[in-house]
Amino acid sequence: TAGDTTSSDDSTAPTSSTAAVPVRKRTLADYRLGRTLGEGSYSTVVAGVDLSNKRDYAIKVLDKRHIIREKKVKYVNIEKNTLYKLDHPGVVKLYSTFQDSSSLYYVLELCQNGELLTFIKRLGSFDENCTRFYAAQILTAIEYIHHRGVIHRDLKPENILLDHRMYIKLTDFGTAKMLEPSEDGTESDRANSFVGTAEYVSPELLTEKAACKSSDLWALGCIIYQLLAGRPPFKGSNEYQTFQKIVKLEYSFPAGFPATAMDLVSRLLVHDPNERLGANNTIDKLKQHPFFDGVEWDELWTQPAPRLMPYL
Ligand SMILES: C[C@@H](Nc1nc2c(c3cc(-c4cn[nH]c4)ccc13)C(=O)N=C/C2=C\CC1CC1)C(C)(C)C
Repeated sequence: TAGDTTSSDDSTAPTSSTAAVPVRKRTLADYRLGRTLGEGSYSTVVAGVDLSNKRDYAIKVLDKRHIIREKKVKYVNIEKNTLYKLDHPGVVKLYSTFQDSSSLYYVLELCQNGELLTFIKRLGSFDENCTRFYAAQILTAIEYIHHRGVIHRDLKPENILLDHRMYIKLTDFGTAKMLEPSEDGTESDRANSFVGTAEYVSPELLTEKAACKSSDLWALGCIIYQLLAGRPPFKGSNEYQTFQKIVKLEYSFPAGFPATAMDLVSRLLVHDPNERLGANNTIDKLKQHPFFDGVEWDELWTQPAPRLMPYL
C-alpha cells in the first residue's frame, strides 16, 4: 500500500487520540530499501518500506561528505525546512529525517507514477483536456507555495511527479528560495544566485541572476507549451544556444497548437516578470484565462485525473 498518501498523519507522529508516546527517531534499520527511483545532483531517491507499518515511502539519501565538499549544506537545510513547512496535496510530503555516519535520510511521500516527463515522452504530447487538468493542478500548487513565501526556481517535468491517483506532486526543493517575510511583496522580492535548468530558466535569472515568484510562472508557460507540443519552447543544441533563445524570446508555436493555449502561453512567456499573467500575487487572473474555462477549481484535488490522451 502507498505511504500516507491520503492523510497528512504519519506513523511516526503521535495522533491526538493516543497518549503522547515518545516518538522514537527512525533509523535505516526501520526500512527495507528497494530500487533506485531517481538520481539528483546531490542525492539519490530509493523506494523504501517501513517495516513497522508495511507502508511504502521514497527515501532520499544524501552523502554528507559530498554535500560538505560541494558547500551545499545551506541548500540541504533550505529543502528540509521548506518541505516540513509545506502542506498541500500538490507538494511531496516529508515525514521524517535521520542520519548515520555517512548519509542524511529524508523519508518522503512515494509518487508511484514517477516523473511527468516520462508520460510526455511516452504519449508524445497531452491533449487539451489533460493539459488543462495538469496545468491547473501545477498552477494551484504554485499558488500555494508562493502564498507560503516559497519560490521553487527549478520547475520542470522531471521534478513534477505523479502519485498513484495520477495527481501531480512538486518535488526537489533543494534550489527553492524562502522569501524572508520582509522580502515578500516589497521591491526586494528577488532571490539571488542559483540558475535553474536551461530550458525552463526565466530571462531575469539569466540577466539579473535574480528569481522572483514570477519566475515559476515563466516555467509554467514552458511546461504548458511542452504538454501540448511534446517539446519545450526554448531548446538549443546546447545550453548557451538555449539561453540565447530565451533572452531573445525566440520561440514559435507548431501548427495546430490550440488558440486559447497559445494566448495563455504568450502571456506567460513575457520578458518583464511583472507583465506575466498572474504576476505580483494576481494568480486569480491566471485562473480566469479562457484556457481554464470549465476547470472546477474546488474539485481539482478530489475529481479523478483524466485518462491521458495524446494531442494528435
Ligand atoms: C526529482 C527527484 N526524483 C524523484 N524524487 C522523488 C520521488 C521519485 C519517484 C520516482 C518514481 C516512482 N516510481 N517510478 C519512479 C522517480 C523519481 C523521483 C518520489 O517518489 N518521492 C519523492 C521524491 C523527491 C522528494 C524531493 C525532496 C527531494 C530527483 C531526480 C531529484 C531524484
